[in-house]
Amino acid sequence: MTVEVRPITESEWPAFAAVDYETFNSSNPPVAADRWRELVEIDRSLAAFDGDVMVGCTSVYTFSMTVPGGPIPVAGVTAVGVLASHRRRGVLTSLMTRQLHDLHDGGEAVAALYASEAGIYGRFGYGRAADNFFFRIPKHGSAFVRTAPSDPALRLRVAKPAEELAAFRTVFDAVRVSRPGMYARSDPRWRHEVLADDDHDRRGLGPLRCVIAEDDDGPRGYALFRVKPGATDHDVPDGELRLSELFAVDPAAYAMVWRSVLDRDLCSRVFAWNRPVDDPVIHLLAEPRHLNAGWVDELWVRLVDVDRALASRSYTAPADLVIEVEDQVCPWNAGRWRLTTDKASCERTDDPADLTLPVEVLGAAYLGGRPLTALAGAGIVREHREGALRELSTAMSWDPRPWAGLVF
Ligand SMILES: CC(=O)SCCNC(=O)CCNC(=O)[C@H](O)C(C)(C)COP(=O)(O)OP(=O)(O)OC[C@H]1O[C@@H](n2cnc3c(N)ncnc32)[C@H](O)[C@@H]1OP(=O)(O)O
Repeated sequence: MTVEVRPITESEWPAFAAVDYETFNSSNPPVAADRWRELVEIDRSLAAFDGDVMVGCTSVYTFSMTVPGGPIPVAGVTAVGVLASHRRRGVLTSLMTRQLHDLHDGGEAVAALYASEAGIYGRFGYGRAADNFFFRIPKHGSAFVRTAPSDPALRLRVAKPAEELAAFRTVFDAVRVSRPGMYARSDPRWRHEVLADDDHDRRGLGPLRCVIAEDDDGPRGYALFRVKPGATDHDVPDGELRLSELFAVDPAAYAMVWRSVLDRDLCSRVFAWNRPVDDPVIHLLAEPRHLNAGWVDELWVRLVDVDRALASRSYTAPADLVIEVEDQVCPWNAGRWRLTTDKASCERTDDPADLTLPVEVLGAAYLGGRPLTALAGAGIVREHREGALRELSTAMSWDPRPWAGLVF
């Protein structure tokens, strides 16, 4: 089989969307395709062709994503799919290889994605960089600690989400620049991904609702959620609040919005399926054991160009060491690099290596949430100079922990 991989044209958009929907087993109505078209960048979309049949697809969103130190340009890889007729014959490999070469030839130094399955992207040099924390907390276990902050200037407002984009933006944009992994949202992303609310988006739940915490100067926090109404056989209200997102710019607003969510009338529990692992709500709860929490992988990160990427972030502590990088997919990264964190410089060197690691380890550690010491414990990093592992692990760690918060 000979497969050609090339960028698509505007006229090939319907075929591209059809391949994506088929491979994701989606039942997306035409309205969803029209919305998605507003997000997709045709000139950054690749397809694989067997003759004139499109059999695979992928695209890139041009993101400004926060990394340790602030926002940088990041390629948001998305819409990866290969038709069942052509799976496991190397089509994905061709798409990923072409995409990474294109990025190296003039694109972002860093790529990030959400993986449908955790086993797919390690072979292409992506590392598991962020985790998604989820929990289902019963109302009866949700009391706050005595020290929970409050501010008499704050008041809560119930509003219609579709009318509050400006308020959400104010809060979100203040928060996103300090947490690695969070990315700026375009207008279409707000409208079509965050605030979309037709029958298709509700998926059997109630409409999108919101509460906003504000004072005389404006909004300081908000929550977006849906409620799944319910009752027991004895007619005791038993609804579930499903939290879509919750952000606040300060602790008092944060506590107020959470309290409103947890106290929602006629609901007996809250399901938060998409939170950062260091969510401060853990410390607001008097009995955090009631969280019933779990976590799964969230963002996967790939250093397209090791030198540009490592020079684009800040570091927690000084480090000056030589890293030997293994990278079969992007051979321009392979070899030894001297990283000097106080200058944030990364340059080729012939000096002996202090550490040897595969490029996906640097991707996993890039956003600051994956200690290299833990990865070394799993045998993935090799230390040649005593102390080098801890030096790099400390330098690359960052607070707060990484999290993107919105699937792309
Ligand atoms: C960012 C995103 O969009 S994530 C979404 C990914 N897409 C989906 O989940 C949609 C449904 N799945 C698919 O479309 C396809 O099965 C894909 C895209 C996951 C894989 O495409 P294929 O063309 O079959 O992959 P390809 O043949 O290039 O496989 C390359 C290697 O990856 C492995 N691989 C492929 N898919 C998977 C998987 N789901 N889990 C583990 N390994 C996988 C193959 O076994 C192969 O391994 P090898 O090199 O050791 O032989």
